[in-house]
Amino acid sequence: MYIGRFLVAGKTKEGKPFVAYRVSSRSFPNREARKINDNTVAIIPKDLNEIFKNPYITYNCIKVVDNVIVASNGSHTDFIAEKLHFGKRDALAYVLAVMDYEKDDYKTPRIAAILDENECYMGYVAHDDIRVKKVELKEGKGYYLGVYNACKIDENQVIDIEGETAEEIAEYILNYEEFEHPVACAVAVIDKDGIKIATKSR
Ligand SMILES: NC(=O)c1ncn([C@@H]2O[C@H](COP(=O)(O)O)[C@@H](O)[C@H]2O)c1NC=O
Repeated sequence: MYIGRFLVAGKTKEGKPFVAYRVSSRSFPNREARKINDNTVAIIPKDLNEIFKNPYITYNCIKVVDNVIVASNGSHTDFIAEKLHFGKRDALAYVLAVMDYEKDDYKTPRIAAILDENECYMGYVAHDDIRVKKVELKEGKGYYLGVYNACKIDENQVIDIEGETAEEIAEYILNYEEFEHPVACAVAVIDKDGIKIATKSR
């Protein structure tokens, strides 16, 4: 099944909250997830000329602000991170409503998640729908939210989670076979001594 880009918000079996973002792509597979600094991961084409072909393929996908993680499939990551003082629900609702779905041939939805050690919200804006929801994370499980055929937040979109470190989770999600065309994955996990980030690319 092809679900395009997707987020997974969950907990490891030992109870560490995490969010993962995976780029799956038919059209722009030559990209990588690159750690820019301790707080930011970007999705970048390997050939920088590709940046000019499509406005939606280059962006920060993870941003950490103090003890809060923001993850998304586009440039809205930065705007949500700037609006965290609104609260998680309203930062998602405001930015998703203002930025709207992507104006490409597929009307690609914008998806996003905000996570800290206490709570997690997920949200999306599609051409025919908009939603923000608090999700209760469970040990060893992750909610996935994808742009195509999986743009929902509910108990039917839950996968088992393997791995305890950011590296292990990134490896697991990147190689998650059911979801086709893997390209790159970025993970932020809340460990006892802080937030850890890892990236894996094909
Ligand atoms: N975020 C991304 O990395 C990203 N990659 C591709 N898109 C958009 O989705 C369209 C379809 O891409 P694909 O065929 O790779 O699923 C692209 O033309 C582009 O407008 C993206 N936009 C949203 O997911």
